[in-house]
Amino acid sequence: MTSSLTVKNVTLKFGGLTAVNDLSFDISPGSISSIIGPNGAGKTSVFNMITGFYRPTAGQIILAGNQLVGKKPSQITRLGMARTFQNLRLFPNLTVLDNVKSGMHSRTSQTVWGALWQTRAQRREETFIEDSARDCLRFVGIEDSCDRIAKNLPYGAQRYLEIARALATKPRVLLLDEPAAGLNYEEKEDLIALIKRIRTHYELTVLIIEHDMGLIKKISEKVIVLDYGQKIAEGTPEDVLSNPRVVEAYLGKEEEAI
Ligand SMILES: Nc1ncnc2c1ncn2[C@@H]1O[C@H](COP(=O)(O)OP(=O)(O)OP(=O)(O)O)[C@@H](O)[C@H]1O
Repeated sequence: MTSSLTVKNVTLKFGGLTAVNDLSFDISPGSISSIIGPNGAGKTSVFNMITGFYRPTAGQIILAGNQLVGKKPSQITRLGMARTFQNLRLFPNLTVLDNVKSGMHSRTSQTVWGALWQTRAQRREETFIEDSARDCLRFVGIEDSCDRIAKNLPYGAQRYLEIARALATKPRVLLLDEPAAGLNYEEKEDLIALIKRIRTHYELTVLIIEHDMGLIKKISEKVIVLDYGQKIAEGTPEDVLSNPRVVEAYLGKEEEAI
């Protein structure tokens, strides 16, 4: 089910540091949008506020009419938000299938007692969880690896596993934090195709943080650019990437790095 996401006048301070400054944007239902910006611009902080890991110092975040500020991450997951992380956060010693199932308990009534004392209804629920997890793994193309230990998968497959785990929570909005990091050209092309298929098949809204400009151009309908926690541009990839302020934000950082 697609859903809109609104970030309104959001500020995030860490002591004297303003990581995000009066940020507003709208993401329309069913769209694929990207947040870009130099290192430290505040991109991951935005994801952390949307998912309830950080509480904004000020502002509102609204998902399909629901105010997210003040809610716990688990409540926000139940409202339909799912994410992947910049640095993979899998359970490395669990199987691929168990990694996906672990993401699903937020939407089932399964408890520890239930798992031990299985009634027929609970067994039905367990079958449902397993079937849904396999569906997500099949969709991203790694169902054959179901029984492998997660840490033994090639890096690209581990990234797909994270996406499958996010999909298993049946989100309305999927947040992908640098999904192409560490992938080669062909793997990036496959990832672009997969994200497009996910949007259509699961009827999702997708928001991506990415540094790879090639991927951003190929996939985003809208790009939001942050620099020092502020939005400095918003628009189509072509408009934004030719915007002198955006070019300066990136080149300025490169000069600093030199
Ligand atoms: N938990 C925290 N405590 C203190 N400062 C933080 C915390 N999280 C982020 N920051 C600071 O907030 C600013 C924005 O960081 P953030 O990680 O959101 O940037 P980013 O755009 O995602 O960077 P990158 O592209 O390098 O991942 C940085 O100055 C960072 O040091």
